[in-house]
Amino acid sequence: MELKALLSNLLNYTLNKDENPNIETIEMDSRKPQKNSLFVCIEGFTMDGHDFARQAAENGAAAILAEKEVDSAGLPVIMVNDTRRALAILSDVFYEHPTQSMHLIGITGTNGKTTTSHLIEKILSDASIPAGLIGTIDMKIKGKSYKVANTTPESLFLQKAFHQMKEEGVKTAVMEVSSHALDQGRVRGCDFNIAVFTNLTQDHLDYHRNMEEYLYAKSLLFSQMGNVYKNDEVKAAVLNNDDPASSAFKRVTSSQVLTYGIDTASDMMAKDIEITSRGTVFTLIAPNHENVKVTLNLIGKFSVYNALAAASACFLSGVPLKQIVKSLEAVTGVPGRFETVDAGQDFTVIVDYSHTPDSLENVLRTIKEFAKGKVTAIVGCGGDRDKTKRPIMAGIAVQLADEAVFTSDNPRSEDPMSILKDMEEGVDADARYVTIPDRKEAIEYAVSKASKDDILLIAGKGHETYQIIGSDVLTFDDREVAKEAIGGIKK
Ligand SMILES: CC(=O)N[C@H]1[C@@H](OP(=O)(O)OP(=O)(O)OC[C@H]2O[C@@H](n3ccc(=O)[nH]c3=O)[C@H](O)[C@@H]2O)O[C@H](CO)[C@@H](O)[C@@H]1O[C@H](C)C(=O)N[C@@H](C)C(=O)N[C@H](CCC(=O)O)C(=O)O
Ligand SMILES: Nc1ncnc2c1ncn2[C@@H]1O[C@H](COP(=O)(O)OP(=O)(O)OP(=O)(O)O)[C@@H](O)[C@H]1O
Ligand SMILES: N[C@H](CCC[C@H](N)C(=O)O)C(=O)O
Ligand SMILES: [Mg+2]
Repeated sequence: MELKALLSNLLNYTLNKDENPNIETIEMDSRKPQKNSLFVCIEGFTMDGHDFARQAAENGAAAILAEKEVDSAGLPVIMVNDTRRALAILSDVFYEHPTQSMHLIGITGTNGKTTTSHLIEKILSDASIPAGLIGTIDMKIKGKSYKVANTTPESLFLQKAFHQMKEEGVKTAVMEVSSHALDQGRVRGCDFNIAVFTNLTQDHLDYHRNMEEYLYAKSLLFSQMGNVYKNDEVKAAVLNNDDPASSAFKRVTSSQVLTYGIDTASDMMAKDIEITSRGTVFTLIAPNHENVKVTLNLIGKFSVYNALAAASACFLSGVPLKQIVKSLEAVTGVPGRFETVDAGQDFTVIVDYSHTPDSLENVLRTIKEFAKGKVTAIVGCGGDRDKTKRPIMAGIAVQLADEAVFTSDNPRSEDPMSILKDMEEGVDADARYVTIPDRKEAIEYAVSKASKDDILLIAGKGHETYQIIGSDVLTFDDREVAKEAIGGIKK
């Protein structure tokens, strides 16, 4: 595509040379091959892409897009006010506006995005609507998995991914939309049909200054939905009526609203909920007042919320209610979400991605509802992340479990002992907990102390197959470590 054609949708820019090179790719990382690329300089949180313009030029870039002066080694420079915003606009143009002709479902909220997106993907594909998926665990196109660096990737990656989906014949996509992505404008240019809200509780207060700003970031998904109709399909915000944040989203969206809930009268509701150790049973009441009994293999009240959110999005996507229920009932689990580890032991081991106060509390309360033996919670908190959740999570673990084992999650650049100290601030010195900084040793300890019918919750890392200590990314999988530890005690 010629540079000037690529820039045609940008309102205000200056081009310092009357040149019009052919642009074959857009890049935002100077370390990637740049042959005939437009290199977009992004001022990041740790580096400034403007410092790498020369490197990009030396690697074959054909033009540079910047918001401040750069050393472009003589290449044409396009100057804009905001390169991140321009990147979203240009990526959408370059990849031929892929989401305008797609059915796009976005999910935001503190907890439940990955689970809900997997439920939606399952319902849609069972209904012969092949759906692409983008989220924390991976990106999936026609069943093939691709690695993603972020839960919600940068606009360039996203538009390219949607373009690839379309090339492969996938016209429906479901994606998690993180608050970081909304704040950084990664989803600008995405034309959502349906935007789903799960819930809002404390997280990411390292990034957002307070809960109001966190809520504001989340609200951007609903205020960015644009027109009320897209390709004759109605656009809709799917909101959790039991969560007070929904009232703010109702105000900012121009779309129609479909609510779901358990405790508050809503369009899609769950009634007569029974929670057992094997799953959840409830009656689903649809907006058209149709009633269906649902027997989920997923555990806990929070799983009912995720099922309601998924059912609402799929109902609006045209899947008949009975078919939705059949698919929900067939889901056995999502990797690392309340995943049980069975190595033939007589106690239960659950690996779960609870890394926020609310998710830890939900999961522990759910476990307590059916626990026959002692409940042990192995809990850590990530480094370089919201410090204020550390004492709260430790307090929840000590309050709800019979014994807590405090250990390391992903310490990243922080000293593991100082993270553990922050956690210990949340508990009394005489509380029932032990601190074992090495995660493998912590799991081995809990496994060695477990008796028949006890339950061990290994929280925080879920599907992760690594542990980040300093800048090292080491192989580590809670499920494998637990299996080995169980094997060890059986010998
Ligand atoms: C805090 C944050 O959001 N950081 C994101 C940000 O990184 P950054 O600002 O540090 O980037 P940077 O390293 O300073 O680089 C700036 C620019 O210089 C470029 N560069 C850099 C070095 C070089 O040699 N050459 C070069 O061109 C980079 O390619 C980039 O364009 O932009 C990057 C590219 O889009 C993201 O991958 C990165 O996410 C990091 C990995 C991250 O940890 N993000 C977390 C906080 C996050 O976004 N999490 C949410 C999920 C949260 C949840 O759901 O719970 C998510 O959506 O993943
Ligand atoms: N609807 C929910 N409400 C509260 N907690 C939930 C809910 N759904 C899942 N959880 C808990 O939160 C954990 C993370 O769930 P999930 O991965 O689906 O959320 P997420 O929003 O994608 O998280 P992340 O922001 O880290 O990607 C689960 O392991 C479970 O403990
Ligand atoms: N999306 C979350 C994941 C946290 C997972 C936990 N294991 C940690 O490393 O803190 C984050 O980046 O904050
Ligand atoms: Mg997720």
